Amino acid sequence: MLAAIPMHKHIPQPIKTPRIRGGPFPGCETIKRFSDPTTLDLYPITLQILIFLTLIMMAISPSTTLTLANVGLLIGGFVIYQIFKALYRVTFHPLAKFPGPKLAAATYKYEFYYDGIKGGSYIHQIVKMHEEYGPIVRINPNELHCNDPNYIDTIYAGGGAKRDKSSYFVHAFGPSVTGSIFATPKHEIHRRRRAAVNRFFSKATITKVEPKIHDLAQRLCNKLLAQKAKGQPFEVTDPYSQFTTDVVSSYCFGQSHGFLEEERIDLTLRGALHAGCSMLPVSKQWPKIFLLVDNLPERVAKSVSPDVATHIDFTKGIENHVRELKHSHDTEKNSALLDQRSIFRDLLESDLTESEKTVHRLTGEAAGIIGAGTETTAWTLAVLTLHILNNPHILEKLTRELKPIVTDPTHLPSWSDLEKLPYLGAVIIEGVRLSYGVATRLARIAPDETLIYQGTFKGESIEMKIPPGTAIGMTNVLIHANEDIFPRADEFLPERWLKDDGVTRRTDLERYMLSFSRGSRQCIGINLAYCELYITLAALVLRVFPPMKLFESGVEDVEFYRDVFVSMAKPSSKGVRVVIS
Ligand code: HEM
Repeated sequence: MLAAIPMHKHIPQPIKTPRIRGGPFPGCETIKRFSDPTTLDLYPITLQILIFLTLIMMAISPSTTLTLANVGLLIGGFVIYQIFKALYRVTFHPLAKFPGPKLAAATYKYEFYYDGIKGGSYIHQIVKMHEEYGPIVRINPNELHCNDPNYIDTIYAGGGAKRDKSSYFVHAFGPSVTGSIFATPKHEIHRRRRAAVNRFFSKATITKVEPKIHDLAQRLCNKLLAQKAKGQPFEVTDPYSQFTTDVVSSYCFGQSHGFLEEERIDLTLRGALHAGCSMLPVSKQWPKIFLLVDNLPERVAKSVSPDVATHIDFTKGIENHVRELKHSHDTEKNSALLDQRSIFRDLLESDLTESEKTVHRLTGEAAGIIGAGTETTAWTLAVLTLHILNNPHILEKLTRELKPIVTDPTHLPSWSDLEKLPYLGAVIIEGVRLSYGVATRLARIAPDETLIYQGTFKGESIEMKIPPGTAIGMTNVLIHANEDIFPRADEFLPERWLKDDGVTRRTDLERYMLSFSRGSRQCIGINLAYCELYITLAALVLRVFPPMKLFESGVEDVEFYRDVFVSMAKPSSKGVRVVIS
């Protein structure tokens, strides 16, 4: 049995309190079925709303003028409502018997305090909770968190098992991605939407357009090498992000955005995506904030920052493209546009209903893909760059492995040939492990299945019955830091992925890799991401890394420090800075 609680040197040490709260939870299975945990609060809320409305009526009925007493009554009503809600959540709520701090169970503001006010640090608090309460803890009124790697396949089930996403999580991303597969809570709708584009992301389809990825990888190398003339250090994630955005836009939308063609090396969507991610703790609590944000006049929104302006222009470009394509499709005009391969063409030609083919939904799908597929891959390349430049023996070994199959580094072998190189593969998967992709907790809901958890905590066996409709998730940062699975977990050790013969891949470890998540909601872009990583890393190793040096950057600049949806290094970090000499 693997230990459920990892020790990570950057995660605060546990509170050593030898007690188990909770234990077996008889009674959970008898609990009413709910389709979404955010509805778990509904029936007491109905009662409380009635009390609240009565108080309002009392407040306004004697006279319509707003007196101090009326205001007092209103505030009193609101406070009583909140107290009732909190009391219900810690007493009769279906998750009331699950272990965890009472405050976390009583209010979402506990989570907000750590993620919103203390900047993405709830994960550190969650580690302490696991230390104190066990492998499954209640982290907010309607959500459990699990830290047992043995439970991955149950939470992130595939096959026929139904897994919803919670609307609490999904609504935080706002209306711009509504309708995308990423932001679809219901299992059945998600399955239909995903089936319409699955083929588009298959290995076979990607192989057909591989030359485009080779071309963009070479352009990236040319741009990086051209920085030599400037002699200035630069942050390397920016050009990587230009590359990944160009790949995703050309692969998925039929036209490359052309960021790599820009003179500037730092013109990217990163700033806007990070700004959106930093807003998540707030929009999770108050999703209505989007009514304000999304209705800002374009001129005002653009004046907020150049990053936001770049993002608005980018999204507008996609929206116009989708509109034009849909018009061509509906009127059967402009066949040249329709001949162009893109995810939109596949969606328009799929047997999805017309309501699934609106410009709004298709643009939302595009926004979801950009959000999910650009920063993740760019960050993995940055993490790989840091560790490879920091460890010359790794660069040497990679070069030795690549040279026999590469005659001209500007014309690389195919992805499938590169995939056969064991050490290159080991380096890439180790980079994926330590870059985390989505570093936040990702909950799934089994809508009509009671999940049984069996494990141990402090030497005692425990069994828990997780009621249908409960959101339960894991955080890959903790699983990837589990020393039982990945000894010396915070070190970049590609060899851990190879057997003693140095060439055979340790596939047994792959089931603990959660960077792409698992099961029915696993990253749809996993093949595209790996294709980008293999081709680009090979090109970088042979062309760019030899003259590239780290500039005042170290391991701490890529280490997980806080959860801003993606992994964020310590606040003082200036990113992965390099110089070409
Ligand atoms: C290293 C690169 C990448 C990593 C680590 C990564 C990671 C992830 C993870 C963890 C999820 C699950 C999110 C959740 O449960 O809420 C996800 C979903 C998704 N990813 Fe990726 N991703 C990467 C690259 C890409 C690329 C290149 C694309 C597309 C071009 C992409 C498109 C998507 C989409 C559309 C989803 C939603 C899938 C669904 O809900 O069915 N990702 N990704």
